[in-house]
Amino acid sequence: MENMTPLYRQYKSIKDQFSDAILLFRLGDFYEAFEEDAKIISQELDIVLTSKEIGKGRRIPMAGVPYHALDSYLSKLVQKKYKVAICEQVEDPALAKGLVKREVVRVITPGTLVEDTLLEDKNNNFLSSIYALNKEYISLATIDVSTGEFFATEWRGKEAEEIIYSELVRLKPKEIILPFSLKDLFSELLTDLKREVDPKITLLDDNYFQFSDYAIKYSDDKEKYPLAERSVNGALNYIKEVMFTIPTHIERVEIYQPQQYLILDSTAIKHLELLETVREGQRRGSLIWVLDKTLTSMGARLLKKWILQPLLNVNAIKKRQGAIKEFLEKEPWRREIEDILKEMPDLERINSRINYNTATPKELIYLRQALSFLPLLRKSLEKAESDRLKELKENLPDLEPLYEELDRALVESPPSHIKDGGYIKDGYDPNLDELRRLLRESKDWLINLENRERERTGIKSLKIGYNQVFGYYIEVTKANLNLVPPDYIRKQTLVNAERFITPELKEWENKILHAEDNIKKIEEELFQNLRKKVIEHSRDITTFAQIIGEIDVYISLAKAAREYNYVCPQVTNDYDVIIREGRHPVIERMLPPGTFVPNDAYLNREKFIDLITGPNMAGKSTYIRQIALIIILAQMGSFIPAKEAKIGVVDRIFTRIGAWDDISSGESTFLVEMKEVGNILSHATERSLIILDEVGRGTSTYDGISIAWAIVEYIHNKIKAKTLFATHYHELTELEKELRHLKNLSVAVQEKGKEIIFLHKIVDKPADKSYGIYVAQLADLPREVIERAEKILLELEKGREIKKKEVIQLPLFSEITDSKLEKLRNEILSLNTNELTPIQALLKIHEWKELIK
Ligand SMILES: Nc1ncnc2c1ncn2[C@@H]1O[C@H](COP(=O)(O)OP(=O)(O)OP(=O)(O)O)[C@@H](O)[C@H]1O
Repeated sequence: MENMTPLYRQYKSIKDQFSDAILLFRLGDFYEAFEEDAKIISQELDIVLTSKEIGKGRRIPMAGVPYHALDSYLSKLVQKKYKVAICEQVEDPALAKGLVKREVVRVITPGTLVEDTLLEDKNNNFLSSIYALNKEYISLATIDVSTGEFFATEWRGKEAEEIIYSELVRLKPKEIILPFSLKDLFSELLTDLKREVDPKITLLDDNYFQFSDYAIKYSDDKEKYPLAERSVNGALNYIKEVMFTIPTHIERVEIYQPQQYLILDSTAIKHLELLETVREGQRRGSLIWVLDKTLTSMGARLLKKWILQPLLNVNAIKKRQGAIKEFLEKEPWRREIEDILKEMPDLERINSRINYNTATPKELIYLRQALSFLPLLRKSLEKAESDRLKELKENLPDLEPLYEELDRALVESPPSHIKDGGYIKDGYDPNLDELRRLLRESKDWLINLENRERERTGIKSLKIGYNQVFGYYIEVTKANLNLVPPDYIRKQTLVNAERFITPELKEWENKILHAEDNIKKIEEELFQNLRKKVIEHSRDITTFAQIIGEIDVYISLAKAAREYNYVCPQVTNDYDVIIREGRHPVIERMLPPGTFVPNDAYLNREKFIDLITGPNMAGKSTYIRQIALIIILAQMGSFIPAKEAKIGVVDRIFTRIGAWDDISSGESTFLVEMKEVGNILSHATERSLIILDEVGRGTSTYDGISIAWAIVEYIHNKIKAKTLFATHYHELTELEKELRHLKNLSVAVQEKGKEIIFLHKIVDKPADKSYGIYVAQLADLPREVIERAEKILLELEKGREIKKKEVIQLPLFSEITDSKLEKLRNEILSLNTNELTPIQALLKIHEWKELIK
């Protein structure tokens, strides 16, 4: 080390403290990375790798980015989940003696962003913290540092892992922290999360989770949630470590229970395409794409939250409906409020930056602008009649004094940087006014002084000048020296003249020379004072932002309801779901207006399983998804695409959609399918909704049919959840004869010679055949292939008649003689079916299948 340059030694000592991060080291106009870091950023950011001499001819790899472009490079690194430490020069290089002092001022990780340029407007940027005692007692705390939202939950019981997993899929955190010690326990969960959510996973020492000295308020008695507190501590300690402080607006954590909400399992969020399409991952084509007419970022984020957390409480749902209804009916009033919303900046994030002290004067101006609309909003909301809107009006905080302060203090259009000054209004601070006046008037004052002194002394050639050595002076030519008054102090003698100063001139000079510096200093001080005042109102600003967000969502849903002709459903605590002329909210928007065919749905205790058969492309999937989406909409409090509906709230929605193969996971389709079904069967309750689309497709036909059969039977006899089952297996329509709570539905088609027309109408009878080959024809397969397929089908159908019977009469083995099969029979007879779980049974069937092959 001794042979190395001082700069390298400085770098090394800092890098040692941040060894797990990429260190970007400020060197003049660049942020440089060295050694391994340099190789990484050169590769990831596609920038040149050079080298730097560090003493005795030794060179190390170096790569750097210009300081003004830092943000765009940072955003790439963060997207690639790197942790980046920013090391700044913390003293003015011009004033530094020797090496400029450098310090890491901020560590950036994907889950702790507050930088405007690195955040997405419409999405939260969550950091989640997991803690657990074992797989059946787990807690989760989640925070968005950029908005201050902070909430935590803990779960005890067999399904803890599944619940926490669903929560994480819903929240999509950018980063997850957990103790090292839990890495193995949750290895499967983490692998699944990587596939579904792909967050940065940060493992931390157990200590992080034990204790935090940061005083945070809990929305509930924290003693009741000892584990949630651990997760909260972990999040706080981690934030403190990377941000070097905990922004003051993080002051409260909301304890919640996932069972307060309709739980959407992770596959449901994906397969119902609530936020993005499955195939392209695009927003267009998703439920949120249809619903989102929000005007503010707060509204956009809240809408997303509501979609993923529909309610269970009928009264709360009705309150939301009331607000939407009011905006729907009172259009001019709605527009009046929309005009206010349009002016709203991202208050939550501005608030967070002010608290974290990265706000610029511009952001205070935005805040002032937002606050300026508060009285107008209050006044508008006086007209509110619905309970929730009236409540919101009552909750509007009193921020007028803060607005007045900001208004008195800040100019209309300030510079973007604090250092530039010029953002505090004249008249706000007497000292600042005085300095500015001095500066403005300095010229006049000098000319004035010159004239005054000429008159007083009678020296016509007297002039005022300036030099570096003694500043301002009065110059008098030799010829006039006899007229110099006694209060002049001689400073310098020249060939033809002498230079003087006066106390008055010096006093003025003192003021003027430092005026500019002082102006900046005072402005900065005033800015910090304003910041403190804003921080005192942090909580109120958050409340204001939340109210804006909520109103925005009501208006958005009201506009959607108007534009798409939605109705207000009757939401109840009953079991039944009755939908008349329901439509799929997304597909109907993709089709030409008026072409979507509406369908009814009736699910009640008498008939709670619908088995839907019908040709490909007929609309089976559309139908079953539309029911799930309508229920989600209804429980969000939204209006729904139907003529009328009565929705008994459901506690969870499960989906198993067979058509999507999960190749990326490395697991076989069949295994994934069975795992998902296993999950459904063990967690669904009577109040759940189960959507099964093409279950059993991942294996051979007979396995598939048997498995589907067994699943339906189990739901029918044990779970009794409302279930929609779409399938190609016509054999399953036989189930109706044996299961009294199941009814057969199909999608009507009309045959016209060789052509068939899809009517998209759901009818109360099983489908009589599959039209797969017709669809192949639609898809323009060569004529020859189609004709050949038709022949094969005929052959197969002859044989199928027999096999179909075999499937239905399950005792396959009445005439068994084979010894292997004999063994099988004995095994079956000795099985205790009362103790078997459905999945064990399925796996057994699979095993037997292998055996008799
Ligand atoms: N009710 C409807 N009204 C109008 N068009 C519809 C309706 N339902 C479905 N469609 C149209 O039919 C297409 C196919 O629907 P869907 O995917 O639901 O069929 P499916 O029976 O599930 O087919 P597969 O078995 O091949 O998955 C949809 O993309 C849509 O364009």
